[in-house]
Amino acid sequence: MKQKLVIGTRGSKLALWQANHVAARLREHCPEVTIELKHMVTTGDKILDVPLAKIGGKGLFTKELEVSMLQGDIDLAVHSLKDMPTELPSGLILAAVTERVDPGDALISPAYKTLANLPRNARVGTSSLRRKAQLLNARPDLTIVDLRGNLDTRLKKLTTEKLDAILLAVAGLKRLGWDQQITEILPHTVCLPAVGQGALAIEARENDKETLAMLAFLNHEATRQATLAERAFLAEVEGGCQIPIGVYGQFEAKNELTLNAVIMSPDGKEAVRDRIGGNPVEAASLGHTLAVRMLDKGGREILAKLFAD
Ligand SMILES: NCc1[nH]cc(CCC(=O)O)c1CC(=O)O
Repeated sequence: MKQKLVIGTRGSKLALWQANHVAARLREHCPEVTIELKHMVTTGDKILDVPLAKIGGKGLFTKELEVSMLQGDIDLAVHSLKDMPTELPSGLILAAVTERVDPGDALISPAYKTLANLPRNARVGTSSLRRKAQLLNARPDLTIVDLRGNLDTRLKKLTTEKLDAILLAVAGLKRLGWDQQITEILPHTVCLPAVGQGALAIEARENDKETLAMLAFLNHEATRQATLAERAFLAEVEGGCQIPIGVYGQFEAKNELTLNAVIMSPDGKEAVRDRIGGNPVEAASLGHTLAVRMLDKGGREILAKLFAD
């Protein structure tokens, strides 16, 4: 067994919480190993004034960490699975996917509390096309305001930008202990989560068998299978994370994995919804099959229009 593992992490509060959380679990599981954190800056951290949808590109928050890992400067990286591209650079793999808690999206509206209670034309902040489309689908009258930055910046903008509500992932808010600000958790019928939302991804070198063995205990198999299906869905629809799709895999029974998904136009006016169920050993093919079916049912036209803009 290795004597030391170096975890690469971004410097945001959420990234640090996630890296420290994994570091603590590793220290507890293998007390004789030294666990070090190495702070790094990614492109996604540097460009804070441009809407994410406009920057495009894959792996905005992961690339610099991955280069370091391939060079051997760090042994593993901890990411929100949601921020991981569907294809990893060659030589790197998902060593583990941690148990998913709270996959949903939260509304924070100190004045109005719930989506249903927001007044006509209320100003709602979100930087995610997925959230924007689903909000507009449910409430076409709302004004969506772009909201970038780390979680703390976004929470501050609720006041400084005079917003009536903002939408954030429940998981991120809980990790930072800010979940008491949540006024409503949106049901999946209104807002389906992003691929992998709520789970952590542990990335490591494919040939680093020793590290992989040391990380294996962090893996939660049901979450890995559910998110494998979600990621296969995303890979078939398109690689990036900035398209208006929501998808959520969950176990109905031990051997029954169900995927619910939506593909929407950014204005929320057009929507294709569908679901599929099957054996989790075929997780990837479930995701793939559902994606093909939804593309055929109108999803392809929606995405073609999106990329033409
Ligand atoms: N896009 C940034 C990001 N990446 C992961 C999370 C939250 C944690 C998670 O979804 O696992 C967030 C914040 C948010 O979307 O509100």
